[in-house]
Amino acid sequence: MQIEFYKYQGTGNDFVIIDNRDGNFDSKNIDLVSYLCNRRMGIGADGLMLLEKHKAEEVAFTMRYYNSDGKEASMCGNGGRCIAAFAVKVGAADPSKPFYFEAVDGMHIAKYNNGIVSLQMTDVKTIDINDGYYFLDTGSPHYVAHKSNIDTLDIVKIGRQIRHSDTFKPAGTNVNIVEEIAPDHIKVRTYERGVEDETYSCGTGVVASAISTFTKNNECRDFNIDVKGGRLQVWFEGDTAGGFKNIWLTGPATFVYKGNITV
Ligand SMILES: N[C@H](CCC[C@H](N)C(=O)O)C(=O)O
Repeated sequence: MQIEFYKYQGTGNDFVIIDNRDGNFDSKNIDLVSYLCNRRMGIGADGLMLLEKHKAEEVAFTMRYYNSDGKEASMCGNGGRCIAAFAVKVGAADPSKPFYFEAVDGMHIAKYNNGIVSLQMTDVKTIDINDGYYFLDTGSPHYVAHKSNIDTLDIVKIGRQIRHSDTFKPAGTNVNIVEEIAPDHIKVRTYERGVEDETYSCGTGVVASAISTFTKNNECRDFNIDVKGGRLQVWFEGDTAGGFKNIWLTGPATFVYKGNITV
């Protein structure tokens, strides 16, 4: 069987995207999804997304996200930005105005402008402040710690230990290490659950890192964020006591190539 796919990347977080509006993709097949994401035996990606029809006229599409382990997962911020760009490319969304799509964590608004996508993320009602780290859910669960000289750290070793620790069993967590460069400028490295490696960028992770930095410093709500794969912007409203809303993640969402694979 032939499967047509599109490869996208958002600041180095890369994805296989399949137009599944006809419903023909075998969406319960964990082995198929993990094969397609495999960087040696398949196409290679951090995750895979299906663009599917939505029952409501005013909603452009439904997004389904899978980690590269093949399992359907929680929300992917960079994936949301990339599937929004893909929807414009295949005519599933009108870029002349903001459009809605539904994902596992609810409805999102996307704005597309010449390869840059701004995505409204789900509200964050609470943030746990612990000894040496923050924990919050931005559509996916995130552990966030603030360190210096983070380029020297073994993120995979640190991330794997935390992700599999008893504290976060059984679901685990994504792990973000943040370095503060200026009040409105941070650098983030992320170990991603379900990829089980450091990724070049994690959208829900940089949102969690920005909100944690506000909680730590009570200063900025509008951040430039350096990640391995480039630069993202995050801004939001609210505060630690009342929760955070109107949270936006902005950055490039790039079409890499289109292909067919025989499975
Ligand atoms: N690996 C994450 C989902 C993808 C998050 C990341 N790729 C993003 O851009 O938000 C998890 O299982 O919680």
